[in-house]
Formats: sequence, structure tokens, C-alpha cells
Amino acid sequence: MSGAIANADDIPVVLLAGGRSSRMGANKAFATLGDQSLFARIVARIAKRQAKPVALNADADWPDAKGLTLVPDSIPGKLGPLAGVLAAMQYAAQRHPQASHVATVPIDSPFFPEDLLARMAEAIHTSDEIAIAASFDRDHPVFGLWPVSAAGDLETWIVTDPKRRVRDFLARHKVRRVEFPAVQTSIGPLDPFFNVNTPDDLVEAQKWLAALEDMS
Ligand SMILES: Nc1nc2c(ncn2[C@@H]2O[C@H](COP(=O)(O)OP(=O)(O)OP(=O)(O)O)[C@@H](O)[C@H]2O)c(=O)[nH]1
Repeated sequence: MSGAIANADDIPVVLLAGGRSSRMGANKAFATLGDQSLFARIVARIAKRQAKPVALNADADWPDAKGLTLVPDSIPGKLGPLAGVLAAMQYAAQRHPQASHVATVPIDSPFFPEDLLARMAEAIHTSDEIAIAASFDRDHPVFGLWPVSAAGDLETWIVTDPKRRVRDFLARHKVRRVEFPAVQTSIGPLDPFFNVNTPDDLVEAQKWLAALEDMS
């Protein structure tokens, strides 16, 4: 059954790159994996099979946005990924008024599925539904399709809910969870949403990258 969003290419994509990178100790977007920064790798991975990213949600002093529109959080204070989701929704409402949804992709998950947006778009049936990615029975809401119409509710929730738990926000809306399979590699099954938070994660990511390159 096809959903209300027929073409994933029409969905604006915003990269989430705010936050503190406190576990990495330096901005993880510029950590090097293989011969590229995570940031460059993610931009290239999206552009390969899916819509081109259009905006980068990051601090206003970001050094080089690679031609993407820079969209800082509208509520300051590094309040977490949902503050980036809100900025993405507000950006889409202003700059892509025909879009019912905006997609968010975090800057720290270099192996996300190439069919991510297509499958997420298929899962959405009405313009007010949220789609989030899942793997190994765990949700990854930073990979989401967010209804632009929910921006007001999200803004109110961020400002008024002191805990700002993502699952509490999701509970207020109709959510489609889209489960993605593990990627089989020579060293074992890779979670496609493996994310790089620490220097040790970066070492592990290098191993997964080598295993993936062995297979290609
Ligand atoms: N816009 C925005 N994005 C955020 C914020 N916090 C985290 N993110 C993004 O959300 C994704 C997941 O971030 P986390 O790893 O949970 O948090 P982090 O602040 O980047 O890193 P830690 O300080 O190590 O927890 C990444 O893509 C971050 O760039 C925020 O306050 N604003």
C-alpha cells in the first residue's frame, strides 16, 4: 500500500549535528573514518541513493556546511536531539512549504541503510504520522520523518517537559516504526544504526568499515 508520501526524493533532509560530543571529547562530525570525516561520509551516503540533504542543524559557528543551509537550534541550550528536530521542522515549514514531512539523519551513524528514506516514506500513510527507524528491536528516533504540522506541539513540549524524553513525545503522536535488518559482514552482523559516540566507537567503526569494504 502506498502512503501519503509517494516520493522520498521530495522530503527535505536535515542533518543533526548539534549537541556536545562530550563522550568523544571533540566534535564527532569531524572524526575521521577511513579517508573521510563522519560529516563528509554521511553527506555522500545520503546523496548516493536518496534525496540530497538540504540543511545542517548545527551551531551557528560551524566551520564549513558544504553548501547546506545552516540551521541552528531555535531554542538555545543544547537541549538534545529533539531541539534539532524542531529546528528541522521549522526550517521545512519556511523553506519547503509543500513538504508534509522533514527527515532527520544524525551525523554520527555512518552505516545507515541506503534505502532508509524510501522505506520510511512508504510507512507513512497520513500527513500527521511520525516514522522512526528501528533495528534489533531498538528505536532510533534521530532517524525520523517528522510531520511539519507537529512543530508547535514539539516546541511546547520541549519548553514545558523538564525531562524531554523522546518516548514521551512520541507517545503523543501516531508513530510508524520501521525495522531495518542487520548487515551481514565477515566479522558478524552489523547494526546499520551503529553510532560513533566515543574514541572506542571510532576504532570499532574502522573495523566494520574494513569488513564492509572486504565484501564490495
Ligand atoms: N540540534 C541538536 N542536535 C543534537 C543535540 N544534542 C545531540 N544532538 C544530535 O543528536 C544526535 C545524537 O546525539 P548524542 O550522541 O545523543 O549527543 P551528543 O551531544 O552529540 O554527544 P554526547 O555529549 O557525547 O552525549 C547527534 O547527531 C547530535 O549531533 C542538541 O542539543 N541540538
